[in-house]
Amino acid sequence: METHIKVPAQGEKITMQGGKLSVPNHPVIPFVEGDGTGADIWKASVRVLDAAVEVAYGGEKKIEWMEVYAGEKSTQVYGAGEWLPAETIKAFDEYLFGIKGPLTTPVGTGIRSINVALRQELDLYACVRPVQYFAGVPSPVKRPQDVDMVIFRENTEDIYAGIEYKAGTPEADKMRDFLMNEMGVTKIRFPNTSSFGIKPVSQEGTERLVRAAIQFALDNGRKSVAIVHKGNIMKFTEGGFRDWAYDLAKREFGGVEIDGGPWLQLPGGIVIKDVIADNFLQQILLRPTEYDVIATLNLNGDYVSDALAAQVGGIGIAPGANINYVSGHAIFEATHGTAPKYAGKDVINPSSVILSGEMMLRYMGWTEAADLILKGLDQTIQQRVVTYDFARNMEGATEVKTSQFADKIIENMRGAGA
Ligand SMILES: NC(=O)C1=CN([C@@H]2O[C@H](COP(=O)(O)OP(=O)(O)OC[C@H]3O[C@@H](n4cnc5c(N)ncnc54)[C@H](OP(=O)(O)O)[C@@H]3O)[C@@H](O)[C@H]2O)C=CC1
Ligand SMILES: O=C(O)CCC(=O)C(=O)O
Ligand SMILES: [Mg+2]
Repeated sequence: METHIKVPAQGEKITMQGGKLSVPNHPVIPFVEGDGTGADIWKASVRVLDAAVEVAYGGEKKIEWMEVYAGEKSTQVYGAGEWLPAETIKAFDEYLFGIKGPLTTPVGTGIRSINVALRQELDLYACVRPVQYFAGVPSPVKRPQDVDMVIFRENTEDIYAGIEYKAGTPEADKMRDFLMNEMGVTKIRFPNTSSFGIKPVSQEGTERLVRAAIQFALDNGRKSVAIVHKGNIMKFTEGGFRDWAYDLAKREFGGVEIDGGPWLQLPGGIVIKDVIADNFLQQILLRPTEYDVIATLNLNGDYVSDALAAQVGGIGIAPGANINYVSGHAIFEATHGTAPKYAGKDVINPSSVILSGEMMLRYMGWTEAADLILKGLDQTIQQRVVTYDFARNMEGATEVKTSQFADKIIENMRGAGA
């Protein structure tokens, strides 16, 4: 395959050495612009990230960006059908880190998700999505400031494994016959018109995700880790997730049962608890202070991320990271999708990608630059200079374009950093 990636003339790779990240002063970091609104958001976000690094380190540190391709832009650059070129995966693999915009996935037909494929190819098993409130952001709840949670969503298993058979195909017929004839299944209500999906959930997959969530809680002085599952119905997959999580917390973190269990307390005081997913969705609205770090399966995590984001103002301000804590690989990306109706209009809120960049800088140890971004964003919102999504519910707002919002954050950072 022809190479389309231009490696920057300067810069070095981020590496993992002895289990620790080694970040040079001029790291090369691959990025994917993304489909739909991705280009508008990336153009604004990269300026904010670069300005934060420049203000924080006065030129001593600088990110050397390297564009790699996936999604629609990839099919334009590499040719039809090339949605996720091998050299893109290789670049993310070699350079360890990456940041990406959203990529389109058609519903019910066509290609499978490129976002999910990247997570699986690089084994980025933890999807980490912090949900925090920025003062002044319009919210549908009375006390959005009570929401301060970090979601750890299992990122490689569950029904996202993509093992599905469409009704009416020979594969679905074979699956149906296997289930009915060899497994003695009698409960398929309409066997001849059913599609089938398989939900693999493993002990290893559960343990590495829950380990990351508990370690995060310990490292960041959090109060509890809630295991969110639907184990009353899906006993061996979601119920297995819960049981393996509790077992791990006892075995590796010294968890002791509270009042005969199943809740546990770790030596430092962190509580490990579990909650059934539907109840969790009402509790985060009614009693958000009861929840802190969340460990959950892939599909639950997808739903919960958007629901919680809404409580603090919407997915326009919901960042995320896909991480393999063992290999060091990490791809940072917003929680939201391509929002295609706003593509090319320079109106969308870039905060989710900016905050994903903030997570990346913090993970790199560039905390001064990360802090500047938080300050700049916070100030901009306090000044009520916001994009359409916040402006529509904010009194006295000045509605600005994506690019102008980035300008204002940079202006505030430069003031804050001077
Ligand atoms: N990781 C990824 O790359 C993801 C990709 N996708 C893909 O994106 C495509 C579109 O998905 P869809 O379900 O419509 O969800 P989207 O997240 O793209 O958009 C849904 C709605 O959320 C609001 N929204 C989204 N992003 C922003 C933003 N940056 N600022 C302000 N508001 C925002 C808009 O609301 P309003 O209309 O009220 O203004 C928008 O119409 C699909 O192909 C899907 O598969 C989805 C999620 C993640
Ligand atoms: O891959 C996609 O298109 C959607 C993914 C998604 O919704 C998510 O990761 O939150
Ligand atoms: Mg989602």
